[in-house]
Amino acid sequence: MANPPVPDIIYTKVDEAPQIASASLLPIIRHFASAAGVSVGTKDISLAGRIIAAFPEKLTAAQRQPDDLAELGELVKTPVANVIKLPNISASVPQLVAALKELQSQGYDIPDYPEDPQSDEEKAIRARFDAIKGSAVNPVLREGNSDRRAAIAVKNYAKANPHSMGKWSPDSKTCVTTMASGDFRSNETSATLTAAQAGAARIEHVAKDGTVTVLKDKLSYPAGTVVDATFMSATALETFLAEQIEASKRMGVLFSIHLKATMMKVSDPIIFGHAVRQFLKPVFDKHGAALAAAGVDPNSGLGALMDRVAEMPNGAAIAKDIADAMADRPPMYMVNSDRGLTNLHVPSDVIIDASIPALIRAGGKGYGPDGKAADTNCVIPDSSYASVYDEAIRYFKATGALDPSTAGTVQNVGLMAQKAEEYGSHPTTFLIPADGTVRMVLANGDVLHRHTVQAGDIWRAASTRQAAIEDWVKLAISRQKAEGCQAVFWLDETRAHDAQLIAYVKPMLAAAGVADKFIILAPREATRLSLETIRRGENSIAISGNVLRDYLTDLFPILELGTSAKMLSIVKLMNGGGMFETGAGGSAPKHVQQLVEENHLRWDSLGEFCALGESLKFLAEAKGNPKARVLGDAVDVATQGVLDNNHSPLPKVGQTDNRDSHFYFALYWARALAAQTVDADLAGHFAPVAKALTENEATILAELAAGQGKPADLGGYYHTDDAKVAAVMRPSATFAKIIG
Ligand SMILES: NC(=O)C1=CN([C@@H]2O[C@H](COP(=O)(O)OP(=O)(O)OC[C@H]3O[C@@H](n4cnc5c(N)ncnc54)[C@H](OP(=O)(O)O)[C@@H]3O)[C@@H](O)[C@H]2O)C=CC1
Ligand SMILES: O=C(O)CCC(=O)C(=O)O
Ligand SMILES: [Mg+2]
Repeated sequence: MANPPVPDIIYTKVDEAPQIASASLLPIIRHFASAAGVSVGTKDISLAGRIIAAFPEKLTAAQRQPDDLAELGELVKTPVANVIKLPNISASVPQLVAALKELQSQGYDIPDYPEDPQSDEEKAIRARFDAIKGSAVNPVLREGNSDRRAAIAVKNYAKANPHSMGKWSPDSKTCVTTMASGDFRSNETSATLTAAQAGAARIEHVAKDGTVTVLKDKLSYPAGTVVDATFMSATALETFLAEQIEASKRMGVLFSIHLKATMMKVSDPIIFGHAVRQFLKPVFDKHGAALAAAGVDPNSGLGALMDRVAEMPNGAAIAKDIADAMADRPPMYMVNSDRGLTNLHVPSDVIIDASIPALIRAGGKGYGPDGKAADTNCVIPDSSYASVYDEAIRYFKATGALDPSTAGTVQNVGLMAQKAEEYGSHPTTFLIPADGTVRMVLANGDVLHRHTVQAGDIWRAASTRQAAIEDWVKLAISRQKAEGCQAVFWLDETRAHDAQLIAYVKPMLAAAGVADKFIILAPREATRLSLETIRRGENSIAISGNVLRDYLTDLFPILELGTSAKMLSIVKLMNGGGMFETGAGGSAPKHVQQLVEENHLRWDSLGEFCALGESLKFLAEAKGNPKARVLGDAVDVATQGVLDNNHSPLPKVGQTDNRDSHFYFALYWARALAAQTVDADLAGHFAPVAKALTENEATILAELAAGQGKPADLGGYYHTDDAKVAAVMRPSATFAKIIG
């Protein structure tokens, strides 16, 4: 049987707030798109969906699901790809286990997560779960480099309606602390593979007695790939963390640690576990063996630890020792002080790209256990990128907060294609089992990298392909040409990896005759220059690697626009397709909590609106469908209408919420289509829709508001009940009738 045709646009099914918002928005999109003959399909890349797809054996036929992520991973390598990608959960172990338990409670016969796999069968199950863990979706789909910026309408709106910014005081004690040695930055080595070195590679551990263990075989790198290797010394990390816990107490500031335990799914949970152990050192010194025997894994956080302790026979005594140890430590930066959730409870609750910008927006304040804002020591163990936040904090302390009503903008061109750099490194990251050396050996016998390591160190290799680098430089050249503004490569010539990239960048810029249009600066200097530039109301393009792409596309939008939800995020796929990410933020777990408690969804779909407009215009070009362009242009008018008329969601129950904003989006979209003169058919089709929506505005808003203030039942958290979610998100019969 022939494969069914690929829908014109694929809209992803995800998790948490964006997925709940889709229950309201997607029917609107489908209704409008169908008038232009545009089909919109979905692919399920949610955490629950991925778990179901990975364990079909004992499921009923009705429960089984195909592996949509794998299909989508193939599609993005083809020119027909046109994907609207919403943010999905990159699961930490506690999230993965919670999603699994929910599925089991719904009657899905899926095995438990083996925390400490022993038998071959358990190891095989664990391997399947490990593939679902962490950032398992984005690296698969991102077959192109990243262009993230604020649309002009969005930036102008933010200037006219500046969000509130916390005040900075010159004597703020808030600071960034990072390791001076022994970290990934300090130990990095990097090389670009010659033709003779291309091909297979393997990573080996050589123990002190000469025993060789292959850590990873069958790697394969084409010529021109930049391959890095480095390690984090466990001893240096422990010493550093112990010092910072003491220093925070001495300085009278909150202790906080900022990692990316989701995307750096092998290294960062281990670093997080070290922080848990150091913070509770007296407890681990006294009860370490008992805790280990009870299956406590500090990498899963204090929350999971406390749950285990509660089940232990001497749990009460250990819990008291934990409370005593905490009382003797500096106060901790809290995720939720009302619920007693600390920075160390769950590894995925504090994610550096979102956490530090929010703290900077607040004038350098975090929330302490007493629920009060306080100065904070922001501990970022690896020093590769800590200088960006350190410089930003120093700059704001000296000069005061940024004024969003006059600030310019920093756009980003990010190198991320083909699992570029650290964010593609999890299959080649290892917790070192014993003292010795780790080496990367190439097919021609060359030892490309070699490090002397100790048991407990975290060793990793990352690679960046020539085709991805060249595509990124070309994207930077075309974006600079389009904007005509300052453009800075955030590369540090003294860092091993960056030096290899600079060797690509400089000749390409020279060959294109545009070397004078670009500056190359190390992250600290680039941060300072970019902040000074936007303070003057001017613009800059940050051309960065993958990690800084992630960090900067939250940092600058959060300062300039108040949120990264409103970003335009385009991934021009290297084989000709398009992927349009919705905003630069995540899935906002606390928004779901609020919806469940009081039926108010504060999720802002502006990122979805922006992505939809781009996707339709891309479709018009790719498939020669002029109606899709009319639809896409009208999306831009509608998005502007939602902004200009202040119909974006607000935080409190009773205020405008996500559903209301979708109504106005549909209203303005229909009006723009009815008013345009390019396509008479579409104008004729949407004139009655616009009229009906206009006439029924008051009725629809009343129907949307009817259930607010009361709890909402979604039938699950990770695996919700579609009918229940639809009932919550589409409560207006009048609206539903008009848009079909
Ligand atoms: N592209 C992707 O797939 C991404 C996925 N993630 C995943 O998202 C989850 C949460 O990550 P986290 O680091 O907490 O970051 P989030 O961006 O989800 O949340 C941080 C805060 O940003 C604000 N926010 C983000 N998006 C929106 C939006 N559309 N509308 C309104 N407010 C928004 C909310 O703040 P407030 O309401 O207080 O203003 C929210 O509490 C994790 O599972 C992570 O793995 C994270 C980043 C990207
Ligand atoms: O894939 C992830 O875990 C998060 C991605 C992210 O934060 C980003 O791309 O901005
Ligand atoms: Mg991010």
